[in-house]
Amino acid sequence: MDFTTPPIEDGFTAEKLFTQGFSYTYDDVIFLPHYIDFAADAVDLSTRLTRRLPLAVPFVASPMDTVSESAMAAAMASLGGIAVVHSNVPAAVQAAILRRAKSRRVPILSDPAFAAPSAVVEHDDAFGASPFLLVTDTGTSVGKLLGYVARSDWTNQTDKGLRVGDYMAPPPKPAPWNADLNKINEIMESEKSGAVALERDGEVVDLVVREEVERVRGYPKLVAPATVGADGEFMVGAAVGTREDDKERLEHLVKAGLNVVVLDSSQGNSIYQLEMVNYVKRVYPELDVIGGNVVTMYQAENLIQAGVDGLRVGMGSGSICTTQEVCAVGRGQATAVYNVSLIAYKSGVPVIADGGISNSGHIVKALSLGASTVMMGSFLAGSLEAPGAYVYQNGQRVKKYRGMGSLEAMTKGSDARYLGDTAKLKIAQGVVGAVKDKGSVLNFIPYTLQAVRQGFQDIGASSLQSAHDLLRSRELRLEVRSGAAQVEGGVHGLVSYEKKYF
Ligand SMILES: NC(=O)C1=CN([C@@H]2O[C@H](COP(=O)(O)OP(=O)(O)OC[C@H]3O[C@@H](n4cnc5c(N)ncnc54)[C@H](O)[C@@H]3O)[C@@H](O)[C@H]2O)C=CC1
Ligand SMILES: O=c1[nH]c(=O)c2[nH+]cn([C@@H]3O[C@H](COP(=O)(O)O)[C@@H](O)[C@H]3O)c2[nH]1
Ligand SMILES: [K+]
Repeated sequence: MDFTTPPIEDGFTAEKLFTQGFSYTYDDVIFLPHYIDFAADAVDLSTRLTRRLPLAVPFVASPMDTVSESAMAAAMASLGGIAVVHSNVPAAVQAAILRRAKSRRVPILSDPAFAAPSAVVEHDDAFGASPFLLVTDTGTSVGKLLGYVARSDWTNQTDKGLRVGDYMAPPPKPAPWNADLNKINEIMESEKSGAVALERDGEVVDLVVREEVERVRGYPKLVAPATVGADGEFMVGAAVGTREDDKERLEHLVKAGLNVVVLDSSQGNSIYQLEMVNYVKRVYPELDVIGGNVVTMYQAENLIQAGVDGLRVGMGSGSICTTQEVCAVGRGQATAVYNVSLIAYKSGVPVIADGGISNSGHIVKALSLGASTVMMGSFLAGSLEAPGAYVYQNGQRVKKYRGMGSLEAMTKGSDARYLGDTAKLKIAQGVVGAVKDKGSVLNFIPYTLQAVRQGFQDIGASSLQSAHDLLRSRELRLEVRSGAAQVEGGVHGLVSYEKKYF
């Protein structure tokens, strides 16, 4: 490693800045521009999530019940990133969420309900949240597809006493489960059909309609390769806790095709987590395990010694987090990412900068300070792919977003795990809130990536590896921004303005 300094000294090295006794976060610091000798489009952001899991795009969706379920997992994988499915549901449900995301190769999911042709549907409950009822000979997903009923067709059906077999539409043309958008489009064109049925090994996976194909084709064209395993399925991660029953949960998840497990805790340096890391490494040697959360070198070192393949960094930095207020523990996220990355790098363990990302500049900072990926909750929670429906709040279209340590989330499912079975006093470490409608991640993630590439170009980093090299060779220069400098760095002095990023 070359530790020579650049010819003209200006600004500070990260090493100097982060050892002054201050806890800094992304907004506190600013990078000095360097030298550009490549195009922004040429910046390569490919990375690793863990020791053995490469990603084309350094973005990870948080294991939270208002962020990561099937639709988010399929979308993030199709973009070249990944999602970690939350564990605030029974193990079988979490495994089913995982399976659903991995059962197709397009970020289109309708989560269809099934019925036999003899079924009589008197209430729209039979559709669940799906726009379709798929009619098979068995009435389940395993069987021969005989036809389908769109929710609107059912609504328009005046005689609700009829059997669905009497008014269903004919079965759409089949397509293999792993057909991509082009292939699906081709089948629709050649068959002059408005829908195709994805099928796999005698099982009906889903119904894909033309409007959905057109919607997705209208987003920026994906250039990064999707996150796909050797079996051709999207890669998906999942969170588990560190209690005895989490071992059984993990077994369900592994059977469902889990690609990476996250041990989900706010303070990962615990006897419980070290034991769980040992257990996972012993029982599932092929499965990469991400430990955390950590914010110090000591915490990180203990988990690295235990054998983790990735580290999740951040304590109290999340937008919904109240941990620092409630427990007086945590660290400014920029300082945490820099310090943990410093030690993790020596063992070849990639770092995930988790929480506190609210714009593309924060992503540039996290990655340039040593992280290999960023994990995001609030940044993704307002998307179409996040669980839950949009509602209107003060005239704004929003989606619910809540901390996994909020009273509401704890009461919903993680209660025993979060508080201990005998705990009587509930202390929340998170809040329930709402975030603005951001449209599809398939639309705004490509723009975000381009903004990150432009930041990398400014600091002279043509790849993530080169950003890390600049950090370690002390060529990356930064400074702390004063309060006034932060104001200056934002929009200021205008009577009114509209902020649009793309
Ligand atoms: N990143 C952050 O800053 C924070 C994140 N969160 C999120 O909230 C959720 C819950 O986090 P935590 O409360 O840290 O969950 P946790 O499950 O790690 O800890 C909850 C409590 O259970 C105890 N515990 C864990 N395993 C045990 C075992 N085997 N035997 C006995 N006791 C055991 C822990 O020591 C702790 O007191 C997670 O989704 C986490 O990501 C919560 C707070 C902060
Ligand atoms: O203190 C906390 N109380 C909570 O209830 C909570 N829920 C999630 N998390 C963590 O926040 C991260 C997401 O943060 P952002 O919304 O800023 O992306 C997530 O990835 C988690 O690390 C919590 N932290
Ligand atoms: K916070």
